[in-house]
Formats: sequence, C-alpha cells, structure tokens
Amino acid sequence: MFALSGFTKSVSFRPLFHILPTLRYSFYSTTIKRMGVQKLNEEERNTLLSPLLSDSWEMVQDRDAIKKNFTFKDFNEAFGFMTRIALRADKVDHHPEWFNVYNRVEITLATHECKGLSQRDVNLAKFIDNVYATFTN
Ligand SMILES: C[C@H](O)[C@H](O)[C@H]1CNC2=NC(N)=NC(=O)C2=N1
Repeated sequence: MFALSGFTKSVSFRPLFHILPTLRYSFYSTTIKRMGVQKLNEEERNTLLSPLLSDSWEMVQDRDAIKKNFTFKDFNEAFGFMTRIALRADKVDHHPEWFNVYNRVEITLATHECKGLSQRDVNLAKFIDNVYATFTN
C-alpha cells in the first residue's frame, strides 16, 4: 500500500486523464459520428421535411436535395449570415453548397455520404432558418 502510493506520487497519470476526453472526442468524431448516415425515409420526409418545404425550401430537380434563396440588405449582412452558417457547418462537419452575389445567398443541402437528404440536412436547414430570422427582424 505504502509502496503503491509512493509509485503513483512519483509517476503521475494526470496527463493521461487530461487527454482522455480529447481521445474520446476524436474517436467519436472520426468513427462513430461518421458511421452510416441514412437517407430520410418516407415517414421522416412527411414529418421532418414537409415543414421545411412549406417554409420556402424546395426540392432540387433531378436530385435528392433541398434549396432556398435568401436576400439581405447588402453584402455585409449576407456575408455575416454566411459566416454564422460556416462556423456551425464546420463544427458539425456538414457543409452547404452555396452561391452568393452581393445581397443574395442561394443554399443547397444534401448529404454526400448517403447521396441524398438525411437528418443532418434537416438540422442544418433549421439552423439556417433560425439565423435568417435574426436578420429579417
Ligand atoms: C470527409 C468528411 O467527413 C465529409 O465529406 C463531410 C464533410 N461535409 C459534408 N457535407 C455535406 N453536405 N455532406 C456530407 O456528407 C459531408 N461530409
């Protein structure tokens, strides 16, 4: 007992405990999170996608993707909107396809991994609509 406490005192395991959350997060973000994202099924399309399609999101022609156009006062506002989305997109590792000219931003959402619409697109679309609401007040 005495010998063990002497050992733990001289060889500290503390640094390991510090990096443990990082290791866990990196395993989560590279392995677990990326495992098998599924295309939305019919029921999910009815419950999750329909509200977006009633709120100016549209299906893209010949593709399982949604798009929406946003307009702003000027370029400064449009770019501010894009910046907030870009930070979120990078955090959740899910990125929009987008096009900007001055005060206009056109956004298309789809998931590469399942080659179509997934829950991630629904989440990002809702986030985008919430950000846009802060600009149009
Ligand atoms: C390799 C990397 O994880 C990816 O390709 C990520 C990044 N951003 C992404 N963005 C979108 N829209 N769909 C994805 O499947 C996706 N996957």
